[in-house]
Amino acid sequence: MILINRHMGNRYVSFFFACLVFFGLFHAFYSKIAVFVPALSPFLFPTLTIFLLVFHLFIAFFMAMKYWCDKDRVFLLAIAFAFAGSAILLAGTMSNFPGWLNPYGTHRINYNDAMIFFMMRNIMMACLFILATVLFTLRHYPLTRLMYKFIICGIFIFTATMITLTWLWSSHSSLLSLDLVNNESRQMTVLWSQVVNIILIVLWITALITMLAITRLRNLFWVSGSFLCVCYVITLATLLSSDHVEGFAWYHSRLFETTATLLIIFALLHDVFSLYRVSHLKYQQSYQNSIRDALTRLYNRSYFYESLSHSLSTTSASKPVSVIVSDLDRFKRINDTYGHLQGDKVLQFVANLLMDSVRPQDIAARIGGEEFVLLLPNTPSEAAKQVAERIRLTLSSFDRDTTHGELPEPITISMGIYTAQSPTVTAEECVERADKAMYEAKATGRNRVVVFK
Ligand SMILES: Nc1nc2c(ncn2[C@@H]2O[C@H](COP(=O)(O)OP(=O)(O)OP(=O)(O)O)[C@@H](O)[C@H]2O)c(=O)[nH]1
Repeated sequence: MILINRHMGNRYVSFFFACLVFFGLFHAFYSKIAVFVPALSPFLFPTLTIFLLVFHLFIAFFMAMKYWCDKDRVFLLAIAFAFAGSAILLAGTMSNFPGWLNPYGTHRINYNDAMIFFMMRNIMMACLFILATVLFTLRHYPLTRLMYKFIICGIFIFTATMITLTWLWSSHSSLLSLDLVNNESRQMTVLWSQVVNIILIVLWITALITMLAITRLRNLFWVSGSFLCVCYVITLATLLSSDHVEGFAWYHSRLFETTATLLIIFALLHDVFSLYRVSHLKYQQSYQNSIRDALTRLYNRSYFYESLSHSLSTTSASKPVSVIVSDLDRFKRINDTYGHLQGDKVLQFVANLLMDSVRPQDIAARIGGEEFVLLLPNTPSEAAKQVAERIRLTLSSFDRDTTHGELPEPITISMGIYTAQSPTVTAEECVERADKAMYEAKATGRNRVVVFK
């Protein structure tokens, strides 16, 4: 318990230390480039806003798709709505910069509306982040369909209300009005600097504390989410120190937000990459399980027949395919004397020997209890016989001592070979003929190799 607490403590310390380093470096970098900002200012703010809009839209879609995968993790939907709502409000912000592509234009920027959109976006995102974090605690509780519908409707109504309120408060509607910036003097009002800004900072600090306490920075996604909260707190604190909307603080804050959003995108891409890696690995494992025999890890019967049919389709006299069917001699006695488990060990030993005795392009398979088969493409009968003889002699040379007990006593094997030289012969016929040769080996005294004539 103490160890876990210490580990978590270390995580928090590392997180805040990383934030400190990041913001320190960022501040130093920004101070260096700030001298160029006035020249770029007609473009910079709206351009960063467009970037942010695209990033937020991307995150919203990604989160919604992630939720769609299992429809269990409803907290993802709260995050999706936070970013989708933010993207809509960012589009609204852009409507207050009508001449951003034309720096010499006379279009007037509506700073007050841009500020209202900014305020509502922050309230909406912070609230949905807090909700998402609380919903995260419910991920292991089975929620009823009604509860799911209730939560989703609640999130939707909240987001829609925030967007509608923003529209009503902005100059698009004359029903309500809110003065955060004086559009003539471009000074921020007392309402902004002494009430709204402070409320927003408190909201983001609440979101940050909730996230840190509940998610305990368990993965990169929550680390980047917490980092975004810190970014908003610092952004708002920077704006607190500024009384003029065209000051550096405004650009500073947007650059901060864009960078923090990029970190979330990085976390999501990392997520996708890890998911791809895990699922690819699982696919590989299940594919291998579907083509291999569970006991010996040799290829199974169906894979062998499939490969043999494939090889036979290109067979010719100059490109013959050899099949070797092998059967352990008096294996029943091994089972009866030493038990089934020891019998299994013998099968595994023989399987390893077969695998080690053939080329990478050859196929060693187990097609029955103690019946093994080798598929040797591009191998004439004489070469196949040499392979079989080598395996037979090697196997018979082992005993209990040289195998550290894997073989309880020396074992022998009988082998039959058939070599196909034309594609007219089927896989079943090949095995049948090699099998016949193997039975001839059994009938003529076992522990020998017979080639089908
Ligand atoms: N341990 C173990 N035994 C198996 C497995 N599959 C089949 N067997 C056993 O393999 C033995 C096969 O014996 P048989 O084919 O009758 O003949 P044999 O004793 O090998 O004698 P010959 O083939 O005539 O030399 C049987 O006792 C089966 O129970 C398995 O997966 N594990």
